[in-house]
Amino acid sequence: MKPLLIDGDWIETATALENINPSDTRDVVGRYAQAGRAEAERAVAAAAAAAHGWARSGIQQRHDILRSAADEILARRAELGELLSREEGKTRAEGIAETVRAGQIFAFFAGETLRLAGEALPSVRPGVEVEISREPVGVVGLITPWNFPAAIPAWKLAPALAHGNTVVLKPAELVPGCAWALVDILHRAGLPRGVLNLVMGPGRVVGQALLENPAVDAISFTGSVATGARIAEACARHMRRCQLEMGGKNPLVVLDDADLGIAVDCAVQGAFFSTGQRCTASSRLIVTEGIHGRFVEAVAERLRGLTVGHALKDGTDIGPVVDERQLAQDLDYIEIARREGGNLRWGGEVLRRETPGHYLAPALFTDTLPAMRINREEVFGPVASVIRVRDYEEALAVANDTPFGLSAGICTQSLKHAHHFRRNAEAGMVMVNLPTAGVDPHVPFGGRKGSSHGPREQGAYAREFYTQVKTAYLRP
Ligand SMILES: NC(=O)C1=CN([C@@H]2O[C@H](COP(=O)(O)OP(=O)(O)OC[C@H]3O[C@@H](n4cnc5c(N)ncnc54)[C@H](OP(=O)(O)O)[C@@H]3O)[C@@H](O)[C@H]2O)C=CC1
Ligand SMILES: O=C(O)CCC(=O)C(=O)O
Repeated sequence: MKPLLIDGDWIETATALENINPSDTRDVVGRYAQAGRAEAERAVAAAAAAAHGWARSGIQQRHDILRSAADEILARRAELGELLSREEGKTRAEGIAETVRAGQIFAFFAGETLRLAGEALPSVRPGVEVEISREPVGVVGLITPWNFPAAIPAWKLAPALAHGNTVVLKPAELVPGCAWALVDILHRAGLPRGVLNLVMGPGRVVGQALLENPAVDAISFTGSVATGARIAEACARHMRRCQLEMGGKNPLVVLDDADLGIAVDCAVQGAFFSTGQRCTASSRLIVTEGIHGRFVEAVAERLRGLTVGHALKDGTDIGPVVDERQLAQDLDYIEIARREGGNLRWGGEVLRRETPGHYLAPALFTDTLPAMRINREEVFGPVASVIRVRDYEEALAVANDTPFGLSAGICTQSLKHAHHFRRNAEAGMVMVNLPTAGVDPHVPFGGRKGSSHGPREQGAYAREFYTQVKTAYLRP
């Protein structure tokens, strides 16, 4: 059994959860200890006891630990990438790429420990000096989802530790493997006792225990809107800071003057790769009349050539859906879209392969309208819908007509339209001639409207969440 980590000790529990491979449900990736409320509370107490010491730790020590973690993750990319693909269902190439991204994130935040600067300002009062500095927030609870089992824990853990916070990590039940591996690496890299604690277990028990514990000073969460709302309420009750990354219904606008090859690449990669299980997925393809027919034909042609199959098999382009529950949700939305009058142009059926897994042919709907549920609610699977529009102005209006605002893309050769879209898309991230999904590790990540709440994640901007500002007035 892979144990919990509490106060520097590996702890086994009476029960363990089996981590099942979605490409082959007979394959048990591992057995992982299951925390209950008591273990979650012990983990918070350990993090609280370690907070003072870690806040005052040297920046060279923090740098060296994070750098050593980065080096080990990058050196083990093939093995950890395979683990990721086995537990989540991304293809081997996607699993390795995500592992590399996790390594790069630790390397970036190793550097951040050495770059954290304050400010010295003159005061309006003669003889007085002002200093602005940043201090850690304290105990941070990290609650992570299943769709990026390495990168999302990495982009929360690395800044939390770099900025001197102690951590209780609760990974998604479906994917404990990568989180466990990251924690093991960080622990062996030399983190003092209690600085990092890992509690695997059900969200409604372990996650809930973190929400209710007043010793938790901040919570960073990625996942569904429903759970995000619950976390925001709990944090407000405790006057605690929170950072929420939730869903998306990301538009990709394709204008008449787009390069058709680039537009098709962006649509197929953005909507269907990683099995469409990305909050940045291009689930709404908003296409102007002059290119609509050619675009739909070319996307369907590309989908016809893609192989859906076992994540670790050579030649697989799209792995399985993560589990039975998510598959049922995808199929429900396919049925809803049909009933609403959408035309299923390609895919949408459950596929049988040589191993028992959750395989779904990527689904492309055409003739959909902005008000349909398929265009308003997040499916979180390999399902995209095309909305036909007259011109750029209508495309922009439709793109912004959503309760979400994470990522928005446009394919065009017009500098004027690209520039206007960049300014007017109501989204936290804008992509021009690029897929809406797939971001760099060193720049801010996050959205607007119902997609995100609180300060940005990643890059130097992560300090806004993981530090608190102190203004000191000095009369020497
Ligand atoms: N924006 C994104 O990146 C993601 C969006 N989603 C969306 O959410 C849908 C459902 O996925 P699901 O995994 O259930 O998402 P959840 O929001 O339920 O899960 C995300 C994380 O929150 C935890 N959690 C669940 N309930 C609570 C609670 N009461 N208190 C504290 N933590 C809790 C989960 O734990 P546990 O796993 O143990 O339940 C998991 O670690 C998907 O179909 C998709 O639409 C999902 C994942 C990522
Ligand atoms: O598109 C990406 O690279 C990141 C997506 C993401 O963070 C998510 O789906 O939760």
